[in-house]
Amino acid sequence: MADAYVAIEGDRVIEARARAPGTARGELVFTTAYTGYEESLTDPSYEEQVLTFSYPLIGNYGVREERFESDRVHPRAAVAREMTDDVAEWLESEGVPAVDHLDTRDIVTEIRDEGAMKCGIAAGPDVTEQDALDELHECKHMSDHTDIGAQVSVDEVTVHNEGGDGATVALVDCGAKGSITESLVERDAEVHVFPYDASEDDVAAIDPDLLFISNGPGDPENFEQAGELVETYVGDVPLAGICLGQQVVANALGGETEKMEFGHRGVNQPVRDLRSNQVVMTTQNHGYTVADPGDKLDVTQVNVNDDTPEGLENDDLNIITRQYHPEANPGPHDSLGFFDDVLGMAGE
Ligand SMILES: NC(=O)CC[C@H](N)C(=O)O
Repeated sequence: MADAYVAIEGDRVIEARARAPGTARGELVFTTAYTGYEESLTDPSYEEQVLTFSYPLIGNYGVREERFESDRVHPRAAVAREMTDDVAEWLESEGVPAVDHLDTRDIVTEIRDEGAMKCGIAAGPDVTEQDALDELHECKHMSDHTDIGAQVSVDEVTVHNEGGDGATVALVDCGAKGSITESLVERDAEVHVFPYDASEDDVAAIDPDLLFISNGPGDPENFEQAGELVETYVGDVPLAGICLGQQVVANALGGETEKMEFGHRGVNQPVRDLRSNQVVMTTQNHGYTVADPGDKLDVTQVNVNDDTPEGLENDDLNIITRQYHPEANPGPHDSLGFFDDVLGMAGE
């Protein structure tokens, strides 16, 4: 007998098995990644989402803290065909509901046909279908989480590799994955991680060689202050961005973003560089995209599957952004050179 329920738009309820108890709601999305569940479940970009794994077995190599991208689990709930005890116990200890023993192919097909959608989850011995439906009916659209940055950002500036020989980087934390800071520190940068709503004065105080806007959850239009920093510094300081960072930079420089049908989430998204014609495999996790880069940014890389912009650049203004995750945690290492390129703009 079912002891868990997933309610999706249209009030359809899918029966499942409870693996970690509780109720939750969020935007239902899927990732096709077959590895990297530790990184995905701790990626702040998944805040306010319910993550479905299309790969059928999740947890087969355990749970190791050194793989975590932040200090907590960010999806509101996790859905898998089969989840190991290691992962279930971890999610339970974090208070994040999890379910398995349901047809995840069905859920993925539904999302592909209808787009990312609201969902409600109820798991545990005492829950009912109605509990899942109640959660669904309380669920907000992603764009209505207008202060989502506050849920994921640092509260105050933290400095990594103080006194490092390399560039001084102002990293605006809109929900940054830890491995972005690590990738910069490995290259000798001194990284100052700023809250998502840092002011121009805060950033000016460190006289940065590079302004870097991180990845993060939700709608990029809800990160206005980061956009203002981009407007302030463009032309004076080199700019870099990853994922939400690319979207924020584009919006600030006269471009536009829009919501995709079901987004790109996985570890084998092919990207073509339009200058070298080289194709690289990338890790991705996004539901918005740059619809119009504006007139300051050139689209230099595109997704091979759907032609959406994967890289924006301006050689004169020293701007490089990527829609995918070059820090590659999890994922193929094809695009790690991004960090050398952006630090190169900063004079390293
Ligand atoms: N990984 C990210 O930075 C995600 C960016 C944005 N929240 C999106 O879904 O498109």
